[in-house]
Amino acid sequence: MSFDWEYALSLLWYAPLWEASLVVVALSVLSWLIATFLSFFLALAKLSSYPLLKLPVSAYVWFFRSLPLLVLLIFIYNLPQVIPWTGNYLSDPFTAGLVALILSETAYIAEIHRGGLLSVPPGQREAGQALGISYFGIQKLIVIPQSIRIALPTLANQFITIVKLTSLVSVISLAEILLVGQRLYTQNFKVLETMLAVAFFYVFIVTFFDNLLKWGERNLDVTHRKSRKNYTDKTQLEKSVSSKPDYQESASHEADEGQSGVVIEATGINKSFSELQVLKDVSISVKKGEAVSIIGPSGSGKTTLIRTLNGLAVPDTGIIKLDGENIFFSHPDQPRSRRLPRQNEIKKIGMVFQQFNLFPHKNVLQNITLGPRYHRRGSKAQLETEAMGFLDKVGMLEHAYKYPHQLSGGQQQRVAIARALAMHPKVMLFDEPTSALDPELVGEVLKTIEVLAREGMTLIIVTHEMQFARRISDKIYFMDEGSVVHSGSPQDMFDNCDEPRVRQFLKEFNGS
Ligand SMILES: Nc1ncnc2c1ncn2[C@@H]1O[C@H](COP(=O)(O)OP(=O)(O)OP(=O)(O)O)[C@@H](O)[C@H]1O
Repeated sequence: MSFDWEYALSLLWYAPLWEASLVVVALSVLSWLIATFLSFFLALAKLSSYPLLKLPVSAYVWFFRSLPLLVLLIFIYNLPQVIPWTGNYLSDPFTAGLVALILSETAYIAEIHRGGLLSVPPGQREAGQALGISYFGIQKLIVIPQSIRIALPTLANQFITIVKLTSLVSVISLAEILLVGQRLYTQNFKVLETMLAVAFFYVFIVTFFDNLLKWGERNLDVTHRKSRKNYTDKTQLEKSVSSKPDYQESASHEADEGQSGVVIEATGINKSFSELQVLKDVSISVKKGEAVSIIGPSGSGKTTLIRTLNGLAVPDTGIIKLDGENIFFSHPDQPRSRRLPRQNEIKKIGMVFQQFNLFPHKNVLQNITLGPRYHRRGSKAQLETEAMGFLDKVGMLEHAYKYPHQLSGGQQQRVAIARALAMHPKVMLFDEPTSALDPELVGEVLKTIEVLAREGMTLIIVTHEMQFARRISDKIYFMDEGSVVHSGSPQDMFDNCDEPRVRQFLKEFNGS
């Protein structure tokens, strides 16, 4: 018996096979989209620290990944035998197939999402928190777009797996490609010719969607993206800056700082990581317009201290006040007294991180407007114009439409400063803002901070740049082993302090 090419080719125009292809596409696309959406919640729950969320989801993923799809399909299709009302839906093979595929694929794709979510650096979430964005806002605006980009190649692969899995739905009599083929060869016995045509339809569908998903992947990859607007003409850009923004607007409008003009104050802060006590009864206080530096040896608790001020690290005990109002308190003798800073309070405290933590999937302008837009501080156009003003201020106006990967470290840090300023904070926290920079880039960032200090912005800076601290600070705190060992004016710290640990530190610093 010879191979009947003519018959095989004629099947490429056979209408029932094209109709069955549409069924396969609809079933695959719907189950992939719905499972991709639902599995995000499962992945988030699985990463949660709450056992009530984590355990049921882990059990779901374990169960449905263990169950063969064929068994699940037959089970779902026959469910109306024991739960009659489900017959309204599940007696339709398409719906039964869709439900089975969604149940099974949600379990698989949840694990893909979990991998994607874990790949987003923690600094991204912290940058969102520092902008006063809620947990769900951070997921939606910052984490999920990045994790989708990371997970997309694996998600695309899973889509192709689903296309092929739909052939199993023939077992419950859905007229998909394989079943149409089977019906044909049981009549004419031309098994190989029919299967060749069946294979063609699957390969055609997979190839089409594979290319579509690759195109989507390329589009989501900002490293392949050019700046949307490529302004090279500085005057054109300057036109988009209406007026210099007043980044201290909120601070200057409020006369409700503590009686002594103190903007932020931390008292009796204690913090331990497991057995290690990192902060020991630390107190600091910063007045409006002051620039305060925190210096000290590595590991002395400087970073942990400023992270407690905006809630990125939660103290075990202590009180933190912003404008005289408690934003955090936890009394050692009253275990139930704890109150954590709220988003409304956190957004009044700007933060610049050592690693910049710009959002890589947003361009410079979008990085700056993300916080203000989330908090609905104005229309998109207003906020963009204002953002241009901040970019002008930090000397980054020409880079407004670039993505973070297109900038040097120093430029990224200046954008991070503009992003914090755009929230009109009452105080700006800088966590070693130049430590991650190449030496030749340190100067441009220090200069930007110095300008802010001169203009009267209230600043707290953790730094290892001693000359800089001396030049710009109104007050310097020296920390060692979790305690503030000495505080005073720069002259007091650098020239007059007798505290042996300070002297030793400065001596080592000058010697290095
Ligand atoms: N999340 C954490 N879990 C456990 N230990 C931590 C954590 N964060 C900080 N530590 C520890 O707390 C101590 C103080 O760290 P911190 O980063 O506050 O010091 P630092 O003075 O800022 O140091 P450096 O100047 O090197 O940045 C260190 O011993 C550090 O290992």
